[in-house]
Amino acid sequence: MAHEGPGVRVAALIPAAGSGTRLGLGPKAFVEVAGRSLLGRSAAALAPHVDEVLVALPAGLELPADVTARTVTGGDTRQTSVLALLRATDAEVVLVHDAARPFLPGAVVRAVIAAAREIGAATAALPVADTLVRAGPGGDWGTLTPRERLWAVQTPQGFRRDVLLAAHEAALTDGFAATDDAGLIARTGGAVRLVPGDARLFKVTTPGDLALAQALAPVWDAGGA
Ligand SMILES: Nc1ccn([C@@H]2O[C@H](COP(=O)(O)OP(=O)(O)OP(=O)(O)O)[C@@H](O)[C@H]2O)c(=O)n1
Ligand SMILES: C[C@](O)(CO)[C@H](O)COP(=O)(O)O
Repeated sequence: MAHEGPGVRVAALIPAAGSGTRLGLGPKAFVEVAGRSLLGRSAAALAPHVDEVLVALPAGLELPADVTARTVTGGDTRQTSVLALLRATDAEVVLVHDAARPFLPGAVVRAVIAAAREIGAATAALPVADTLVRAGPGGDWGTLTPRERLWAVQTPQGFRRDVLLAAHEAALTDGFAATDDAGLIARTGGAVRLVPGDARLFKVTTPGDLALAQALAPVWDAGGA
């Protein structure tokens, strides 16, 4: 059963306040791939599907020239940046998407919004395809981990805003830190729908990821990816 009617307002919330330590090129959302910032690419992919776009920026920085959005100042962690974004909108449904995932297919956005409207919380994710092992204390092969039913979580993640805000405020009260927003919902016992994501939705985290993004961008921009 749908929670919301057809006229529900949807906001895209983009945490873009990270420092990009692992990439090493300064604030990562501003890094350009084939002439467009990572943030610009993410915002442009979301904008056609939502009523407004909000971006959390590092303190003292303004939006890159290729982005139009309302802004808030982010926090010291992704979690506090998302909380600042949540407090800045009254949309009924929110889509949280990393600025650092620039190749976002419209079909994934639509599927996450539909699932969030249906059950209140959803995330893009991909079934794990590699063999998984937990390293031993010395860093060598430790324990084989069955990959059956294991998914790698991506963004966008979609939520009823009231549900996600309550989960964030409970986490703040408890001093609980999660690496994503769906994890905060699961912590409170809420259901989260796994929506098939996309291999092209990888997060630009390391220099190797940036090289992949630079290779993919011309094909993506030409509509051929
Ligand atoms: N204090 C923070 C930290 C992260 N993010 C955002 O959360 C997303 C995912 O974070 P990540 O890829 O880890 O980015 P960084 O924190 O910038 O990277 P690093 O950990 O290498 O410094 C990014 O869009 C990033 O800008 C944020 O808004 N506020
Ligand atoms: C939200 C996320 O992208 C889902 O995979 C991920 O948890 C972010 O992790 P990071 O260490 O903040 O990049």
